[in-house]
Amino acid sequence: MFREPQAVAGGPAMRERLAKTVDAHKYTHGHALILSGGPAKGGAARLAARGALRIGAGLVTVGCPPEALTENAARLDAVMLEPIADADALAVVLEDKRINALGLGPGLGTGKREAALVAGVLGAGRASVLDADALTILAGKPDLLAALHDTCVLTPHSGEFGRLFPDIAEKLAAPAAKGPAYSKVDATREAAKRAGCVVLYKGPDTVIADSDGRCSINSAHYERAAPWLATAGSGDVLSGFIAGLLARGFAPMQAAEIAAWLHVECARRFGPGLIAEDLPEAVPAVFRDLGL
Ligand SMILES: NC(=O)C1=CN([C@@H]2O[C@H](COP(=O)(O)OP(=O)(O)OC[C@H]3O[C@@H](n4cnc5c(N)ncnc54)[C@H](O)[C@@H]3O)[C@@H](O)[C@H]2O)[C@@H](O)CC1
Ligand SMILES: Nc1ncnc2c1ncn2[C@@H]1O[C@H](COP(=O)(O)OP(=O)(O)O)[C@@H](O)[C@H]1O
Repeated sequence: MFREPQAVAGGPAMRERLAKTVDAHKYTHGHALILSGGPAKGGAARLAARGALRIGAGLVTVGCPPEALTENAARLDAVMLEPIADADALAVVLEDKRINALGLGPGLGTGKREAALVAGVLGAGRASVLDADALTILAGKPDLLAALHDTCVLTPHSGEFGRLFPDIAEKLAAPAAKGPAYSKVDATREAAKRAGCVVLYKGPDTVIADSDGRCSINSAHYERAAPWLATAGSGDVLSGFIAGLLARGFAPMQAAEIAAWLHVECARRFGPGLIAEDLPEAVPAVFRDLGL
């Protein structure tokens, strides 16, 4: 089944869900935990965390190695901070069942600690977005790939997609000998079916699919062109948007579709000169334009 994301994103049903009810409190809107890498590597996770908070998660915590606490404390205020040395420490933090969405990958690193964190996150079975280094860790690890579940969202760019699904990427890159050609829609649907979760394949034409074959395209072409999104860290913010929407209770497919749509809207609202930091700061204006 193929559907236009604009019919979902930007429509009255989305606006109604994104609005906050007057009698809610912060825990009503969920708690997202974003895992960070070590010292001097925390920028990407902080961008994601800021995105999660601006999109409306009630609470957002960055979990970082103890040696990166000082750096992160100097850079975070509304976003909370928790030392998470390793997978055991993560398990203790996740005893708090109010943490209902997890995000990891941006600036995470790809060593043993990080691979154990990916395993810990997947084992927790909570709504999770896996991006950047988490995808590199997943690539070629059948045990971790098998642990993906239907509340996971994978957000590869084409380099990461090629690492995760090399055979599918090869089919996509091959010149068509006869039509119809194998498309990015076909590739993303096949990847989502194999992974057993939502796959959001980034680019100016972002394709989002779930394991049941539902699929949509978030096009940033023509009047929705947003070339300023091709800037370091913009994908990290997108993963934070998804984590924030998961925390707010959106289903994974819907969270991915709405985040991708809002991401482009934020870039268009800010316009030329955009850097990743500007994306979360553009959310309030986009929400106001939507009448929230
Ligand atoms: N401010 C920050 O702290 C930032 C940190 N970042 C972190 O830096 C680490 C490496 O991220 P990279 O994205 O460079 O990943 P990788 O280094 O894993 O992959 C980049 C490689 O893939 C290739 N590639 C193919 N198609 C591509 C596409 N469509 N977009 C991007 N690269 C493509 C590139 O040519 C490049 O060689 C991640 O942990 C990431 O989160 C980046 O997100 C940038 C901003
Ligand atoms: N030319 C473009 N037009 C529209 N969106 C783009 C363009 N180039 C990149 N993007 C978007 O910007 C984001 C880049 O993410 P990513 O490649 O992961 O970068 P980073 O790792 O630096 O955050 C993705 O959401 C992608 O869809």
